[in-house]
Amino acid sequence: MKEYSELPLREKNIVLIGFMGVGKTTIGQLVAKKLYRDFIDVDQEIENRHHMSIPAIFEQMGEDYFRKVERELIVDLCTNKRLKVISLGGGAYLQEEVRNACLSHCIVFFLDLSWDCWKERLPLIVNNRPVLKNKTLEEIERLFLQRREAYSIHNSRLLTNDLDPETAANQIVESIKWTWEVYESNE
Ligand SMILES: Nc1ncnc2c1ncn2[C@@H]1O[C@H](COP(=O)(O)OP(=O)(O)O)[C@@H](O)[C@H]1O
Ligand SMILES: O=C(O)C1=C[C@@H](OP(=O)(O)O)[C@@H](O)[C@H](O)C1
Ligand SMILES: [Mg+2]
Repeated sequence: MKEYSELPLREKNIVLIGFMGVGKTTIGQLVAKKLYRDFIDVDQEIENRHHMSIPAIFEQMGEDYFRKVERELIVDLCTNKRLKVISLGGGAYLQEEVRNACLSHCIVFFLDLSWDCWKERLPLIVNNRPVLKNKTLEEIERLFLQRREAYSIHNSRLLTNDLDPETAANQIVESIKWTWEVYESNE
């Protein structure tokens, strides 16, 4: 059987990474629609399987449990699925096993946003992101900057400051189609 790591570029899953609230879920869904692909949001998948919300899983089962489930699900999706658009949760990519699986089998797209733009999003997400609970703005900024280091290992990046979700998704699709053409024009 053909190994998925040998998949043609056009068949590889597209994985969106980036900090909480940058728009991975919203934009991933649009990218999938535009490319006629299935969309998988890892957090939504975990919620569906547990019949529980992410905050409830954190509260009742603990973050370590969540990270294990998240890691196993992503490694499975990256290794055994193709032609999907997959949005990760913001903390998933900090796990080395997750990074390796994504980078070996998929096209990894980093959704970037400046801290100043991100701050405006905080009220929209603060109530259902347990990692942000009880943190000061300074602590969140430190986390935002720390995590950029992990996200810096990617195949492609889009700075989404001032881009609405539709425009951001169009730019991602354009960039991916361009990559397909350039790198696989002889296939
Ligand atoms: N490009 C964008 N411009 C403005 N608001 C956005 C954009 N992308 C997402 N949002 C909003 O930000 C919030 C977080 O988006 P979400 O897709 O859940 O991010 P993530 O999955 O990265 O945590 C939502 O309320 C969403 O409507
Ligand atoms: O960054 C994180 O540690 C988390 C991000 C969330 O996903 P989004 O990035 O989609 O908000 C979700 O997985 C969970 O609340 C933990
Ligand atoms: Mg999300």
